[in-house]
Amino acid sequence: MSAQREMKEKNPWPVTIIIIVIGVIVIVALVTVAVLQNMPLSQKYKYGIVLDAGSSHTALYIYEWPAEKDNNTGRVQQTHVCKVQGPGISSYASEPWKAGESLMACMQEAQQRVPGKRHLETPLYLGATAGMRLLNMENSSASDAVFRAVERSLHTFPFNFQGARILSGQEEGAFGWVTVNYLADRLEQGLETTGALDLGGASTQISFVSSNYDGSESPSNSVTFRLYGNNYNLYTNSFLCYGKDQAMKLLLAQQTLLAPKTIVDPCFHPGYSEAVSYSGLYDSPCVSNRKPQGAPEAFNHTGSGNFLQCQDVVKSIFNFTYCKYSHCSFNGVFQPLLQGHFGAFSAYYFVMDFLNLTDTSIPLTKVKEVISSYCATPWDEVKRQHPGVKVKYLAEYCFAGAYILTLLTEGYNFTSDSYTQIEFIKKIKGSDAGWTLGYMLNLTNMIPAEAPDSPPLPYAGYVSFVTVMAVLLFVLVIVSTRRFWLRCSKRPQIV
Ligand SMILES: O=c1ccn([C@@H]2O[C@H](COP(=O)(O)OP(=O)(O)O)[C@@H](O)[C@H]2O)c(=O)[nH]1
Repeated sequence: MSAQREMKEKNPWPVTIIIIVIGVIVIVALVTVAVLQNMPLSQKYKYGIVLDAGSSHTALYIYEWPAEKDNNTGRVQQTHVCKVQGPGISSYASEPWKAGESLMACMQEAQQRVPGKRHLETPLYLGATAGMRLLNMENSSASDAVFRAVERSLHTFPFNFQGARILSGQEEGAFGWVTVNYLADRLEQGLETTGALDLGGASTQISFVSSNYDGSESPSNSVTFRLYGNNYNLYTNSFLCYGKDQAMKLLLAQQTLLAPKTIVDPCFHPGYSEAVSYSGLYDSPCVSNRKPQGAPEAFNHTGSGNFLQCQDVVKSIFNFTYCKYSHCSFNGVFQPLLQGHFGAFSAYYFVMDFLNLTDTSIPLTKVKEVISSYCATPWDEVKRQHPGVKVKYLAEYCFAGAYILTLLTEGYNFTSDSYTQIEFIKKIKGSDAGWTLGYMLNLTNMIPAEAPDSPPLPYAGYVSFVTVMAVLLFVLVIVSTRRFWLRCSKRPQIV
């Protein structure tokens, strides 16, 4: 019996399925390894603490940023703010140890908030502004004693304390500008920058970039930066004594010259009446040279609530006429032409927010009407209408509204058009507008002079690219080996 040869077609599917399964496993493994290898590391954060020792109060800010990405724009965020109880540190000139003590509660809070393993590496800064500038001018040994007391307190905490110092007005203005533009992501993207208007208790700052200003006229107002590969020539000026509280002292001092015993102040509400001691009014170098001869112990401060008259008195604390430059703001200070948008923060915001005037599309005539109506409201009624607001602030918002309007329009020369370019702000993306963030970014070198190199593809793009390439490779292998497998499957087999 002849052997029966049976021709059988070999079934190709088992082999094909095995190849596909192996191929899929290889692709999944390849993509997984690539993805894991390049995945951003689990977020670890670094921290920085800045104490803003202002004239009226001190605030502690904690900032946080991803440990791996120090240089990325907009990555540093404020995570916590603690308002120190009591007045600003300059008020403790006669009992400096209390200045140190006043910071303890907020510092203990910071110790709780910053993870323990980061304490030693967390930089801690204290920057003092115009309140301490004035105390230093008036009594430098008292200001030194206050600094020694706060340094002693801050050294007792486990942070990397970098010292306490007075910022110059120029630094205060420039760092406020850096903060606003950093938070709005304008620096890394090289966008047109936003100007910064800061109104504190003892000084006020204006900072902006103007194409009319190259620093040659009044070079003392120029600050140059190179940030993310762009050069900035910033105009900045700080007016000492033109913060909200010191300007009010200037105004009162002006009025006591005419009526030393009783002032009928148009910037205070009708029915307002308060005894004010002369020593309290003249304790600041802003006004001490104006003390009237043979002044009594105290004077009676009463209100008449007349906005138009208030504007006139407010104007009298400015000198709008003297100017040796091409353009001036006031008091003979150079200022280039205004340009672009402005962010107005600190007391600008507090006051305009209280008066419901943060919307700058409201015409200036209407703004005046609103302030005028607030000023004319009897003092008892004001207190009844706003039971939750500190009485000291309530009494001052009429003056403060008139002062802000005069400062912006007659001082800095904002017109009814350019006024609409101002935005009254408190926070940007959750972080307070103010000099503290810019100060820390500068001291920790967190804004590079040159634009950082960025990977050619973002992470998601990279993952998609690896996946597509792996699939393509697999298809190519299948196609190129297809003939071989077909040939194998068609070769006759002898069983
Ligand atoms: O709700 C508030 C908080 C503060 N202020 C005033 O705003 C000004 C600036 O306050 P800040 O503490 O920011 O200034 P600094 O003390 O830093 O100069 C001071 O005159 C405060 O009296 C205000 O009018 N309303």
